[in-house]
Amino acid sequence: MEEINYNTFIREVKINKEKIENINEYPFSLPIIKHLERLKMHPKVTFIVGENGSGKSTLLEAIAVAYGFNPEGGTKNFNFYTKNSHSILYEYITLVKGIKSPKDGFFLRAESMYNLATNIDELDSVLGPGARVIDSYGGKSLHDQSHGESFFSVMLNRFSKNGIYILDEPEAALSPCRQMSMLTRINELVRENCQFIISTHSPILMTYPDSTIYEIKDSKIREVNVEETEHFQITKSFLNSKEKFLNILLND
Ligand SMILES: Nc1ncnc2c1ncn2[C@@H]1O[C@H](COP(=O)(O)OP(=O)(O)OP(=O)(O)O)[C@@H](O)[C@H]1O
Repeated sequence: MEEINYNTFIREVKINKEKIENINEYPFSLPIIKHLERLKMHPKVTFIVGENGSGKSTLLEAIAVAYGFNPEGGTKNFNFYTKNSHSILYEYITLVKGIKSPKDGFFLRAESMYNLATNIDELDSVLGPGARVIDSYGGKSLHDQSHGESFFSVMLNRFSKNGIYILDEPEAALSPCRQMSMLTRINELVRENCQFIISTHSPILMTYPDSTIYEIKDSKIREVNVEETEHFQITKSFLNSKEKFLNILLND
C-alpha cells in the first residue's frame, strides 16, 4: 500500500477539470494542463522540468498563488504587484495539504526579483532602522548586490526551517559553482523539514537525490530520473562532443 506522508506541506496538486469552461483558452489550452489530472509532490524536493514554453512557470505560479503567495514572489506577507499578469489556473487547483502548516515560505521567481528588491527598500524607508525588513535578508539591499548574489542571499538568509519554498528557475542568475552551493543549501533546509517545489533547466540542481523529477515532454508529464531528462542528456552529449555539435550548429 502507498505510504502517505502527512507531514508533507503540499502532498498533491489536483486540477479541477470539471470546473473548466473553455479548454481552448490559455492556460487550459497548454498541453501540459490538458493532460494533467493530479501531481504527487515529493515530501522533500519536487522538480518540474521541460522545454521553454512547456508551461512550468504557469503551473508553478498557480500552485504558489493557490497556496497564498503573491504572484510576483516573496513571502505570504508581500502583496506588491507591478502588472496583473498571473493566470487564473490557481482557481482551478486543489492543493492536498498535510496535517502540519509550514512556519515559513517563499515564492522565488527570477523575473520579479527586481520588484521584490524595490519593495523591500520601499518598506524599509517607511519602517526605518530597528524594524528593517532587509535585516532578515542579510542586511544589504538586494539592489546593491549582483543578480546572482541577491538570489543566493535570499536563500541563505531568508529561508529557514519548517518552510515551503517554491522556486521558479532559481538557477537563472547562478554560476555552475553557485548552483552546486545551492544543492548544499537545499540539503541543509531539507534536513530542517523544508519542502521545495522547483522548476528548473539546471541539470546540476536536478541531481539532488531525495527528489521526484517530473518532465514535461511531448505534451505529457512523466516521472523520470535525472539521467533520463532531455536537459541532462543534451548537456552531457554537448560537453562530451563539443566539436561535433559545433560543427553541426555553425556550419551551413
Ligand atoms: N497571459 C498569457 N496568455 C497567453 N499565453 C500565455 C500567457 N502567458 C504565457 N503564455 C504562454 O504559455 C506558454 C507557457 O509559458 P510558461 O511561462 O509557463 O512556460 P515555461 O515552461 O515556464 O517556459 P520557460 O522555460 O521559457 O520559462 C508559453 O507558450 C507562453 O507564451
